[in-house]
Amino acid sequence: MSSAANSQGAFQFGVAGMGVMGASIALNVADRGFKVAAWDRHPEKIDAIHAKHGHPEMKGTGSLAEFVQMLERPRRILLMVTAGAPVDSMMEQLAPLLSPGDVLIDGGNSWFLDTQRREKAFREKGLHFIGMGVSGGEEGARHGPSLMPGGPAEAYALIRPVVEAIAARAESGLCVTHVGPDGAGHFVKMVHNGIEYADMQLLAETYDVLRRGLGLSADALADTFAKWNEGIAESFLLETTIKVLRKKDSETGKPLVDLVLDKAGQKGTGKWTVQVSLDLGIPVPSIAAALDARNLSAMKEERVAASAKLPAPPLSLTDEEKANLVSWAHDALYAARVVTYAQGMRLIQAASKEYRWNVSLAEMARIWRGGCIIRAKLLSPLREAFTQQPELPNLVVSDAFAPVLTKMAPAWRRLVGTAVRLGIPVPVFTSSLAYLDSYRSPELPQNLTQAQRDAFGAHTYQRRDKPEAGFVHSDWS
Ligand SMILES: NC(=O)C1=CN([C@@H]2O[C@H](COP(=O)(O)OP(=O)(O)OC[C@H]3O[C@@H](n4cnc5c(N)ncnc54)[C@H](OP(=O)(O)O)[C@@H]3O)[C@@H](O)[C@H]2O)C=CC1
Ligand SMILES: O=C(CO)[C@H](O)[C@H](O)COP(=O)(O)O
Repeated sequence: MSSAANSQGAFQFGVAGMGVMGASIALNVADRGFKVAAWDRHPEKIDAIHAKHGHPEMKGTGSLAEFVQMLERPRRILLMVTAGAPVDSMMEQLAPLLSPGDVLIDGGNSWFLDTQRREKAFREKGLHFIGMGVSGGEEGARHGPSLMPGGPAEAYALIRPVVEAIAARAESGLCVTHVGPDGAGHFVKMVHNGIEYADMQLLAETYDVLRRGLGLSADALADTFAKWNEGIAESFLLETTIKVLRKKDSETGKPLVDLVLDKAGQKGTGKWTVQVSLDLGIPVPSIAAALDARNLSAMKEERVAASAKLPAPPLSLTDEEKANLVSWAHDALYAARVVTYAQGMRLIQAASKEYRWNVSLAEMARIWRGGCIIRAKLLSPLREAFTQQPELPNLVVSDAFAPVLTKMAPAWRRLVGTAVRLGIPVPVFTSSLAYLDSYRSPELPQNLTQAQRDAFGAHTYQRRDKPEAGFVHSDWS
């Protein structure tokens, strides 16, 4: 390890935790000319980073006390450790070593209520705490992530030169902004990941319908998606899908994707998004369906057993379907993606009101335009929509998207209809369409729901013809 001796107070930024993300961000900060102190509980990891990258602006130590002493004051430390108990443990160890006014940033995918609690605890000690969402994976962290910091404005001012230096640069500007106080940054990052789940599942469903329905190979699908990626559907996740579909297994020469077991993992941010949506009463059915799709995929053995008892319908397409399925899938993917982003933005809007964060949705769209996993062309009109109407109740009714959704809905319905007829599951296409249909329906059948509730449990209901009567009860016998 490079020696940290005689370097007291000489380092401008500290990174604690040299895992995938911590090491990449530390190198990114050092690339920008900041002197970086690195810490890890296994200091040999810092040696390995030095052996591979040998960055002159970065030095490391396995001693937390030495790490803190290496930093200039007020200290700026990024914690990049596993979310949950490790963050609390690190805070407990660091707090006695820090001085008033120092800033600790948690860059992991932490639960926003934990961030609120941690920010309060640090504030009471005279220390600053920032919960910062980081997106872009290893590559983004190394060369330009999208950053979503939440915490006290005066603490953000202290870290701003560093985060602005390392963030991605998009046509919309630097992909970082002060999201709001306490847990705002981590909330926004959580919703970002929820949208990520839904968008990934839409791509998986598109792949499945075209693969099973039309029998397209991985290469043919990659070619189709590559054409789409030159138009309005352009996105990082579509680009990643093309890359994945083109990869061949070195042992067998087969498309590697065909050898990957169809059981999806998850680390929890999608689940949190759905849990919070239930608490706030804001529907995010596309994200919930994507989460359930991962959960169902994990039941591999049960699915295999069920397939023997529940045969699928025959895979036969009409000539019209054969001729149009690709273009229906394109429009359905774009339109359903708009609806999933709309749900995520609506959830952020509701939480911002609930917690008084004053989050700018236009700014979130701006900082997601580069660096992050859900960066996509549609974020430009999305940003414009929220710039023109910051209190827009739902993106689907914006001037930018309502006409596009109306134009694309027929193709979307045809894609869903075909998939349903063939027995190919398309849960996010379906639930997103049902969301749109529900949202645009002046009449819903919940008059019956209310009547049922009153009939079996005297839960009362409101009359359309007598709104002034308030809640009433009837004898339904
Ligand atoms: N990977 C990604 O693409 C992204 C990850 N994130 C988030 O960033 C955070 C870090 O992720 P990532 O770098 O991928 O994870 P890694 O598993 O690569 O790194 C986690 C780091 O945390 C350290 N650590 C774990 N427990 C403790 C502890 N109790 N005390 C001290 N150090 C500890 C690990 O040390 P050790 O090796 O010794 O166990 C390791 O250095 C997570 O919250 C993750 O959700 C955010 C955006 C993208
Ligand atoms: O934060 C990220 C991107 O911004 C991670 O890549 C994402 O959390 C992966 O989540 P999961 O493992 O649940 O699919």
